Amino acid sequence: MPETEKDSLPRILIVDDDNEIRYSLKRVLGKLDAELLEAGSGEEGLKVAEKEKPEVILLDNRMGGISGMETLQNLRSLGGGSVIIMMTAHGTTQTAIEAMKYGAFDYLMKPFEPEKILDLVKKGLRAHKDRRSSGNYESKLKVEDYAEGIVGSSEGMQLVLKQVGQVTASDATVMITGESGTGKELVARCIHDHSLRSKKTFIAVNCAAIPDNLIESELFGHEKGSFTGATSQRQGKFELCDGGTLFLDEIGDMALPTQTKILRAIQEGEIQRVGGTSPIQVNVRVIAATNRDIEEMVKTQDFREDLYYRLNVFRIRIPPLRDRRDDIPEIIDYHLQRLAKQKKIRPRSISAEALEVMKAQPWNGNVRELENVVYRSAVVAQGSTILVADLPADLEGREGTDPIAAPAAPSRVENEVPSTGTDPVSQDQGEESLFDALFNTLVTKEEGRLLQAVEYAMIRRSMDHFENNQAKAASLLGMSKSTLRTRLSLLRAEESKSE
Ligand SMILES: Nc1ncnc2c1ncn2[C@@H]1O[C@H](COP(=O)(O)OP(=O)(O)OP(=O)(O)O)[C@@H](O)[C@H]1O
Repeated sequence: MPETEKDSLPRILIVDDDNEIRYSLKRVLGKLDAELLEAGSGEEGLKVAEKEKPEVILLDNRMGGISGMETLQNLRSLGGGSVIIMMTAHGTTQTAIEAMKYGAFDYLMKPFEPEKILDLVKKGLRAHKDRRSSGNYESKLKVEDYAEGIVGSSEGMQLVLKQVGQVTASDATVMITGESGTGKELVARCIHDHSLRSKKTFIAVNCAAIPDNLIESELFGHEKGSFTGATSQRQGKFELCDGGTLFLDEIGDMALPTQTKILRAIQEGEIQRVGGTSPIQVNVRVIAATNRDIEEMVKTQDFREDLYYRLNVFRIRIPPLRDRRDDIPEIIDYHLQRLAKQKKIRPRSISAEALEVMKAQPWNGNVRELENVVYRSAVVAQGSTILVADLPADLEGREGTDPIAAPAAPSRVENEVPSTGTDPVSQDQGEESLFDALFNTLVTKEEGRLLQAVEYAMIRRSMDHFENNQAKAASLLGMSKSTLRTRLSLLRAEESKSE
């Protein structure tokens, strides 16, 4: 290619320590009219970027030497204006938020789909052009630590996390919408924790939980004697939150006169206590949330249009859990680890069958409901794994899916949750079909240890059934107490190995 033609082509730099990935990315990107550069480490990537000033950089997150995230920060401080696309093996909350917060343009999860890479790189090239013509190279960002808590690799949740990363750098008002229990408050806290206000207060107010006649005093405070019961002067949440972030949950439930005052507080940075005469200056970032159709409320004039526009500067829509079922295993795992760490429960995993039942639920109460079911099941479970029999009996499709867990489970499950009476053992189910089902379930899963798996399950259930009375359990199982004790210690050793 002649030198001048080469010079006019946009440059794309691929930074990855895996030769094969660089090779396949080059093949995909070869379709573009661009010069392809490569680097096998973060250090080398920085040198090439400084010298060549590529328009777009594809940057792997996990590399030997300096990590992708460190490279990203260093690239930003070089200030070359390259559009950076991070590549990650696993999409975690941290990577998503960090990448966007440190100014990545976007990020891709492996394994890559060629079409997606091409699309994104084309978008990146266009964005670079736009940035250059507007002179808008983003400012450098500061390194901070990260709070965890939001789990989800689904596309929907990753978009939410990217938006969190984008909005943390600014002080803009944010509106979060989503059904109840989808994690609106969690997202609001996360924005606060990553923002410049993180050292100041975060206050959450559930507007729906406060009666109309008290909401104004709650938010703006009151002067002594301003109404019956106002026996002393009191600061409201806006004042208490000065310098910080105020999360107004269920904003759609707020009466119109209060909406007017909220608008003034956001617009003018000014509030007035109930019964007060002089305005008080406040500097508060408002994040609002609602599970109602706020646009419809604006149309029906139940929500002030001007306040809507003021709040809706940046919109984050959290999808319901049923639309991101891929997140369910991760969320269960996250909450199990969290509860185990707090020593509240023992199980650290969930069986494949129980997970299938969980994944199939409608989850109308979203993550809150899922978290609750995980907790209830974990409390009931005896071993290190949650089985179908440990799930609340009212879950759809719970009955009959885990024959190994079913026979001795009812007593325990019934103690914990109201039984629907649909346990396999209480149904008119012949012995043959029960054992057939058991065999069919285990034939592929327990290859080489089928008898042991059945024995261990029966021992667990018998111990549970007799509330750990070894004599009674041994008698039912038809073994001596000392054999039972030996088996129990083997079983426990195996359980703790799998933890
Ligand atoms: N992505 C997630 N990963 C892990 N836990 C989550 C996630 N989303 C929500 N949760 C958990 O679910 C529960 C409900 O979350 P949160 O209170 O933020 O929901 P919400 O949308 O604000 O609910 P509401 O509309 O009823 O106020 C919390 O305990 C939270 O920790």
